[in-house]
Amino acid sequence: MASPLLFLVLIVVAPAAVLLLALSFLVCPRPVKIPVKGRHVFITGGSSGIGLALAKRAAREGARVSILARSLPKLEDARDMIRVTTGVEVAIYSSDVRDGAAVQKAVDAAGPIDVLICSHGVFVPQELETQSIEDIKFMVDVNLMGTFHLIRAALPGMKRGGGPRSISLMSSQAGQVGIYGYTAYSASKFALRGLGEALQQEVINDDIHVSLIFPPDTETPGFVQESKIRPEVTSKIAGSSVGMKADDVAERTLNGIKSGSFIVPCNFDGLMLAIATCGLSPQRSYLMAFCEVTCAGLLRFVALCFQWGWYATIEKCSARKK
Ligand SMILES: NC(=O)C1=CN([C@@H]2O[C@H](COP(=O)(O)OP(=O)(O)OC[C@H]3O[C@@H](n4cnc5c(N)ncnc54)[C@H](OP(=O)(O)O)[C@@H]3O)[C@@H](O)[C@H]2O)C=CC1
Ligand SMILES: CCCCCCCCCCCCCCCC(=O)[C@@H](N)CO
Repeated sequence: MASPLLFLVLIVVAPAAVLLLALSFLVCPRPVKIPVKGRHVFITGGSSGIGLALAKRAAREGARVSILARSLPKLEDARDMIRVTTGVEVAIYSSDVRDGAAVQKAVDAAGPIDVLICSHGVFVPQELETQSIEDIKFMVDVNLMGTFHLIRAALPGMKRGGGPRSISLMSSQAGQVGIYGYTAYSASKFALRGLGEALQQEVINDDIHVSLIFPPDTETPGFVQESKIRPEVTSKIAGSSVGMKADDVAERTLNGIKSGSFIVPCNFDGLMLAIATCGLSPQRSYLMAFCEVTCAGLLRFVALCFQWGWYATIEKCSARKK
């Protein structure tokens, strides 16, 4: 009779090995390393929160850093802080991403970009029924249209560049799962997923690599403001994922960009969420592809457990309001 070990090898190890081998050929686009040192990193939203943490980290790693945002005083403060903490002089560009012409002017002035990080963003959490159409348009115009303006302005120069380049879009875990109070915000962040998947197919032959970053609640000035107005249900559901510091998100973001990852989760909850929502996004890592293939079913069960808890919370909070 075959020994139990042999039986185990036959039904578990062998199929796993065959799957891993197949995936090492299947994953595409192929793995890539994107250097940051000595290259031009252009970060929108670089005067605050995650964008500022990214600018500091990229400066420390020897990149030439440009940061774009609306408020010039905040940009100047950010430049001074980066100079003091890293000794690096970053370039600042005051522009509203909703203004395509102004964005084009800033990008032309900054010169060709090797790593574009779209970290600008606004978030006004509120139930759709009571939210003004102006606030809805505000989030879509800044988070989505602003990103289109940046990519269109940067792409021609990036295509003329040398070596692997990156376009990174700061999404959110609310861009992987719709959350109560985030109808417009989630819509604007889900849209970045479709933009990124389509764009990656259009620019892969130019050695340009797209990354989507999915942070949880992150301690930033924007989050402090948001927390004052966020519905209780939104905070409870968002609290399902462990919050992070901006610098830790920046570290995961930069590591994800340098490894050319298309989906960049920032914490363990985000890793589970990324596998549960991987859909038809590109996967360059055959180990991650192995996890996606083998854990999809289990993580769908985990996701349903989260959903069960969230709807129980929604019911409890609405009962309390009555
Ligand atoms: N904080 C969090 O919990 C999370 C944040 N994110 C995402 O991370 C990104 C950064 O968020 P966070 O650091 O918290 O935000 P902050 O509010 O701290 O910073 C936002 C940055 O974007 C800039 N910005 C805002 N609107 C515009 C605009 N119209 N044109 C140009 N720049 C603009 C701001 O500068 P200025 O106002 O001067 O223009 C600022 O530099 C956003 O995309 C957000 O959706 C994702 C998940 C979690
Ligand atoms: C297999 C399933 C696992 C699921 C675990 C993770 C659950 C995620 C909950 C959603 C978190 C939403 C954070 C929004 C952060 C943000 O963008 C705002 N602070 C605005 O900036």
